[in-house]
Amino acid sequence: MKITEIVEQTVSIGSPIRNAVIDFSAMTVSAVAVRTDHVVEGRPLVGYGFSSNGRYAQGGILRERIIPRLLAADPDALVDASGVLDPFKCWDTMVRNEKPGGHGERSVAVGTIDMALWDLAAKAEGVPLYRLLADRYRGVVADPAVEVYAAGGYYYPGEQETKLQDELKSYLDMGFTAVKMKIGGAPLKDDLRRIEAALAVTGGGDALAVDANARFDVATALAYARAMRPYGLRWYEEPVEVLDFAGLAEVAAAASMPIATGENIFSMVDSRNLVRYGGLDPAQDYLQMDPALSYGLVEYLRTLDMLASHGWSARRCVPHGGHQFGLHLAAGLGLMGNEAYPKVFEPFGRFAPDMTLANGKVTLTDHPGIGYEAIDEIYRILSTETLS
Ligand SMILES: O=C([O-])CC(=O)C(=O)O
Ligand SMILES: [Mg+2]
Repeated sequence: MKITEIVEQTVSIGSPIRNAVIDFSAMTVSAVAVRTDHVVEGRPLVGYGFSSNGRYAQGGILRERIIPRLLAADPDALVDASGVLDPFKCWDTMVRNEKPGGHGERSVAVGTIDMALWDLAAKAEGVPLYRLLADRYRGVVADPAVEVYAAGGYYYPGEQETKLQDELKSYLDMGFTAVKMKIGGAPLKDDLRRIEAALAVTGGGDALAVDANARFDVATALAYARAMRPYGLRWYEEPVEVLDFAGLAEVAAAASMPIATGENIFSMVDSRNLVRYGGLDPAQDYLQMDPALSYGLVEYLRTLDMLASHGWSARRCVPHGGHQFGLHLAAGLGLMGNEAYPKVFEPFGRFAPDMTLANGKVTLTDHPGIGYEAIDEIYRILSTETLS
């Protein structure tokens, strides 16, 4: 199998919503197609990927560094023993001549191509990605029924609490049993009113997570933790600045509710610092590193090994990003579950029409690869017709 072409485009996922820190009016993703000369059922295989949500498209880094390195490499140096493109060998090529540390958003560019390479690897075997992962890696039994929660509850222009309630109720009606909403974009007293309105819909704190998107200083994070204590919430996400591990440790020690974080941690070594110094508890807290944002599944497998050596089970991992790739990782690597975006960041959060959602679990089907072909609204964007 040889790469014949890698096509990359920027796609808008802009919308009027905002979290505590950014609005999404100009949000974009990078979509890629890795085309090959490997013919299956009369057609050359193509792998598809996109850059998750939240860090904008990475076209510059893709076009100037990552894609040219792959295209310039000796094709024989990029394949495994069976002749199929090897995501690990491709990874080494993609990061050649990149200095350690810093990371910036090149990790997003690498993660985007990595997603397409895993799509290809599974398609070459004619199996859904989660089956390939379960067979090759962490020795878990594949479980296509993945626990998901509905992330939404953003701040909208002119928002009313009834609108928030209607949104969260619609998620429960779809079959989700847990939802997440934003905090930190309004004064504490207003956020408490919003949380109480949400609790009136969920019926209990264990079905409601809150996400501050790293907005708070430690004092504010602690004030929110104190005020939210009576609610028994599912988790308190990204309370403080992403790399302020000492600050996070202070909040985690005082919060008396689970902490969730990691969506803006982009490498195995930064994740190691998080679990070394962030004061998190492997018995109750959650890790949300998103492989598409953080150097791909090749790096995520290293992260899972590192976590295990620090006493963290993969069952504490719930990746950010609400994408199909995350669902396959959860199903094939024994993660606790995955985020879902039923109504935001359209269309990339969609499930395939033949996937069933009930009692908080969505069930993957047996489409080869990641299965973007089965979701019309996504495939129209990713497919070779629009990517030219
Ligand atoms: O608002 C965002 O950037 C998305 C986010 O934090 C999440 O999905 O947890
Ligand atoms: Mg978040």
